[in-house]
Amino acid sequence: MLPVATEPPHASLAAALLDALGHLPGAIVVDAQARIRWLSPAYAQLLGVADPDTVIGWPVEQLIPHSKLRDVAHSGHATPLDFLQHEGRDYVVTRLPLWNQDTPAGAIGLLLYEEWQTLSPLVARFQRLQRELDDARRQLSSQRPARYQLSDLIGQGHAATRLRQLAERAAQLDTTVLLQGETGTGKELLAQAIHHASQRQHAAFVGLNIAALPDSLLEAELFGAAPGAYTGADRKGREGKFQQAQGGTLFLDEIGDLALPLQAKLLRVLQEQEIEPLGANRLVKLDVRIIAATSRDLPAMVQQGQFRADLYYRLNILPITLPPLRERSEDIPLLVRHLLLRQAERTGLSCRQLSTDALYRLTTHAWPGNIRELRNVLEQACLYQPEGVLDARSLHMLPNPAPATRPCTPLADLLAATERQALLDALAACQHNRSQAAQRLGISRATLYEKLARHGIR
Ligand SMILES: Nc1ncnc2c1ncn2[C@@H]1O[C@H](COP(=O)(O)OP(=O)(O)OP(=O)(O)O)[C@@H](O)[C@H]1O
Repeated sequence: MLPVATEPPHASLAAALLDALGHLPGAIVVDAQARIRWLSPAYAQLLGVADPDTVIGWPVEQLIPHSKLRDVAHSGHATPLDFLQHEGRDYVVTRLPLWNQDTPAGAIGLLLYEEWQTLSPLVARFQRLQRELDDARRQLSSQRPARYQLSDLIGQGHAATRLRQLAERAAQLDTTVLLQGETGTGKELLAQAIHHASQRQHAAFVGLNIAALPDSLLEAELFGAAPGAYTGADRKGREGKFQQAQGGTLFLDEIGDLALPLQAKLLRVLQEQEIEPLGANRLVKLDVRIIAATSRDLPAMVQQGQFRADLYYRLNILPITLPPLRERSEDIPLLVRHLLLRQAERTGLSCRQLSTDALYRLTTHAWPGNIRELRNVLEQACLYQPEGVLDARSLHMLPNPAPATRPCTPLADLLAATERQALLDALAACQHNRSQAAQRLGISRATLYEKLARHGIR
């Protein structure tokens, strides 16, 4: 007689499968967002977790900081064979994606062997390669040159000239700099250029994008960790970004995204000029110049209690604000030329030309993504129109300018009205100081007087 099924077959199969996986040295299941959905008791024990249920729902990196399951869950690509080092022991692991019809729905990680001696030639080779990679990484980070120099800061307008002056000053002063500006305005470029022009130019420029890392990993990434300092820590410990930047410059991008507890720790480090790597019980003296950057409104965040006022003042020693591209549209023709030249160098093709109507279209767009968006638009335009002069049709990705609802105004009148408004704005901004207004407009005092007279402005 056939046994009577008390549960649907897939449920009993799943239970049997989990039971079988429980006999491996370790097994873990994560969902599409890489949150832990199941952890075998053996793996929990190995990771020092008393009750596997307590970690359900955690992002996997919170328990296993270097886990690659998130990549597998996102990409749907398996890693059939890999090695994992954990607290001085080596394991052979397999990572498989889980699918829901055609969509990656999670991943399963299996620790297959702890007794890997049968694989020892393979493991020895892996360990040697791993050592070589670690050494190469360390060398690279201490030698990494800043890619950009002050001469890469393109622009002749008032804002660009002022920016270059401030950057030169920052390079001479060796003090903490805070760069503020919308995304894509060139904060990282400016940070590298300052480093390159400073007395630290021969030491490392190390960058860290705070927004790109979960809080659980940031502390070790910034300050380093002693061997075995936390679950999953590298056997040899980890050198933090501060130590990698010794003698050089540390660029902390998106500083506004730093969680409050880490803000306190960063403030201490900046004040004391020394760090204590996680679990190390020893202090390391620092000689690092900090350049921080943010696209967020830090003073507002301070007011709302989201950013520590003391850290803000500690960082805001030499503030530099990068203007959005729409406020420096006079630089667009030069920037376009520069970006097309760079692109030609990269592709090995000849430099593309732009028609006047295309240039007009570029100077009237609002550029929420600033210079990065301009670079991407030019790249797309070249792909769309692979030959000849790029015209306005190649810029089809830009939203159409608002349709003209008013009757067409003669161009001369439009230009005169714009000029008149610019004169009034400049005078108002400079409390009617004509020398300053002329400087702001990038014209001589004599030209300003002549224009004021022409427009009947007294
Ligand atoms: N003045 C400039 N001259 C030439 N290229 C520039 C200039 N400013 C920015 N760029 C280019 O624009 C792109 C974006 O610059 P960058 O990454 O420095 O901006 P960012 O403000 O740091 O952006 P995010 O806030 O998103 O990190 C880069 O390709 C950079 O080379």
